[in-house]
Amino acid sequence: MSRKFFVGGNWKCNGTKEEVKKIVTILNEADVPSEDVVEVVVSPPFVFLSFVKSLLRSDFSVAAQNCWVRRGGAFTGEISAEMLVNLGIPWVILGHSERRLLLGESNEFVGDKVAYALSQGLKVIACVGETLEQRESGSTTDIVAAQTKAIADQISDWRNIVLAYEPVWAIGTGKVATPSQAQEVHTGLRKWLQTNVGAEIAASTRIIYGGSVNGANCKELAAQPDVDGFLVGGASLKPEFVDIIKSAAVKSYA
Ligand SMILES: O=C(CO)COP(=O)(O)O
Repeated sequence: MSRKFFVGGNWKCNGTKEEVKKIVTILNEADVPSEDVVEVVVSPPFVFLSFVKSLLRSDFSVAAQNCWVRRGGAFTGEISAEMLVNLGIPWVILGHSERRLLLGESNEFVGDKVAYALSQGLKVIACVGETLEQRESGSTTDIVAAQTKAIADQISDWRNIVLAYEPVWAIGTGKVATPSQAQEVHTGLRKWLQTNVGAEIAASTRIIYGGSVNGANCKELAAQPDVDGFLVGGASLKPEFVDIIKSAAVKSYA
C-alpha cells in the first residue's frame, strides 16, 4: 500500500495578476521530486484559475477553492462544478474552515457539496478541523468525526478525495500543530474511516495537514506515519512552498 504524498497550496483571496505570474514562475523553475513521488496542486482564486492553468508546468494541477452545492442556475455569485469541469479544472477545495465559520457552511452542506462535485468528476480536497475552544474542551475527535461522517454519509467512492485536517487554531496563526498532535488526529481519522467506511479506503485515503506549515516545520510533520502531505496557506505564496514540496522526499511508507 502506498499513498502518494500530496502538497496543496491554497492561495485564498490573495494576489494580483502580476503576483500570480511571479509565483507560477518560481514553481515552474523549481527542481522538485517527480510526480511519481509527490502530487502538487495549487488553488488560486476563481478569477485566476484559467490564467494559472495556462502558465503552470504540466506536472502540477490546479484546484478551485469552492463550488456550488448542486447544478448551476440562478445562484448569483456562485460557480458550479460543471463550469470547473468545462474549464479543465480537476480539483476543488471544499469545507474549508474559513467557509464553515465565516459563511456558515454546515457539515451537511459540505457533505452535499463533496458528493455533487465528485458526481461531476471533480477531485475534492475536503477539509475538517476543530476550533481552539473545541480542542480545549476535549472534543477534537468528535468534531472531526462528525465532519467526516457528514461527507461519508453522502459518498461511496473515496478514490478522488483527499482529506485535509486543518485545526482552526493553527490556520494563519503561526501556531502549528506539533507533529504528535497532527499524527494523533490523523491516526484517529484513519481509524474512523477503517471502522465506518472500510479498511481498504482507510489505508488508501490521503490525510494531509494544514495550519501554519512552512519550510522549517514541514519535514518533521511529513515524517509522521499518517501525515500524507499538506494544505498550505500563507507559505504557498512564497518561494518556501518549493521546500514544502521537497519534504515529500523524507517520506517512506512501509
Ligand atoms: O488554511 C490553510 C490552508 O487551507 C492553512 O493556512 P496557513 O498555512 O496560512 O496557516
